[in-house]
Amino acid sequence: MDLTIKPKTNLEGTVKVPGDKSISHRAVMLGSLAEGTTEIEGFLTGEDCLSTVQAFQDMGIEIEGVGNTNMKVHGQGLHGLEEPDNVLDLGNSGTTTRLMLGILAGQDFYSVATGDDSLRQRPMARVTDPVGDMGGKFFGRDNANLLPITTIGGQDLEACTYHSPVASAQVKSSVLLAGLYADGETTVVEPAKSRDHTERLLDYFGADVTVDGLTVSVKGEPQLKAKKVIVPSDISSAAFLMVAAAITPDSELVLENVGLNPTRAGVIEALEAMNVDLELLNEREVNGEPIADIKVKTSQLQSVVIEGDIIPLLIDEIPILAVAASQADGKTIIKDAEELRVKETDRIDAMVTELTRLGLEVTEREDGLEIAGPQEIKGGVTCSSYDDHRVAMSLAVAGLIADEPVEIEEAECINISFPGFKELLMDL
Ligand SMILES: O=C(O)C1=C[C@@H](OP(=O)(O)O)[C@@H](O)[C@H](O)C1
Ligand SMILES: C=C(OP(=O)(O)O)C(=O)O
Repeated sequence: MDLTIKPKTNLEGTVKVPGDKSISHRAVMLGSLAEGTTEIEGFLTGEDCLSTVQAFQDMGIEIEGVGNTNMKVHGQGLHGLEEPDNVLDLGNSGTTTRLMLGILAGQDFYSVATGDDSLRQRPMARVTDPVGDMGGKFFGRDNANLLPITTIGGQDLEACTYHSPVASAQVKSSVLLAGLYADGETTVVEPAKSRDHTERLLDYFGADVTVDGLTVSVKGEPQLKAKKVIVPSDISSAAFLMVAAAITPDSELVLENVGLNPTRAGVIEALEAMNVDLELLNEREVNGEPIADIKVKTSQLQSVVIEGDIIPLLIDEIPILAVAASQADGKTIIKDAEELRVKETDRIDAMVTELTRLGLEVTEREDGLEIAGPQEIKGGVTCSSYDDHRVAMSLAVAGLIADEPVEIEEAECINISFPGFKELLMDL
């Protein structure tokens, strides 16, 4: 499906973007490994989270309400999963795969996981190496780096202390989830803080978790108890609308109920540094996660340097921040973001290529990009989404202020994380 975006002004309204992808995945995973029925409210029905749901159904977990935002997961306890009778297809979802490999290592059965063309090219050794060192047994192409990956269960896992070379919540979570099946306490030390939903939810479900700065530990063999999980709106999805409101003339949007976990909220800090007129309203807390409504108005943007420890706190928002940067006064530099090269596509290459196609001057860096603004977006071209949801939505937002309509190819990938994006954008 191609998506055509026509220039727009005056974006106005109060909207609620879909549920948080990271929390939705983890709610199904921990709900499945807990004893009892976990109710989930506000679940993201995007394709990535449905891949997680399908995988747990394939391992014998009964889940009610699939396809709806309210679901019930009938957990079978830490050792209650069953051997899947076919290959687990994890679609496009890196999070599902990496977290799942940690869980699968601790099972007593055989499994094979695979995914789509993009996922089969993404590096998995970052989890199969450390979980392999704990005793997990994996086989796959390139030394268990590339899907399909077979996990031979029935191994005794040993607790470990793992110093991760990369600030990745997926790596941290995979090792911690394998640690649930190990004797003793498993510890992960990160080079910089990454999103902490796994540790928060593990604690909420009753595991013995300790966090000390960049060090997180969990004790093996906990008794996880079913809980009700209320999922806030996804700040990563909200970011597209925040930037849309900031760069289109005469706009004012209120985004309701957005998760503002400090390990996710780097985009707020970055947009504030860019002089975006942004207000947090009605700040509150829901199951241990801070949330608020966010009001954003058309703004005179200023350039910014985004680097260092903030990068993991806004990693998925960098494509849309690049669009914002094109309208900011001065030169914006985004660096230390080489992780973007191993996402659904190489997001540095994709954004530089497509923003250039739209008529902008952008300089590619090995670890990011530089863009001097404000620049006119000419549009009148067809862009590739690279089948990457965040690239597609970033280009759509750029199209709102282009001189001529912008066409985006293969825009159906937006359903990975933000079902209803197109309709929402059209209705504003
Ligand atoms: O743990 C998670 O839910 C996620 C972690 C991040 O990936 P990395 O752990 O690879 O940085 C992020 O990019 C992804 O969208 C979701
Ligand atoms: C990188 C992303 O997800 P995943 O790694 O789960 O595929 C994303 O949603 O931007």
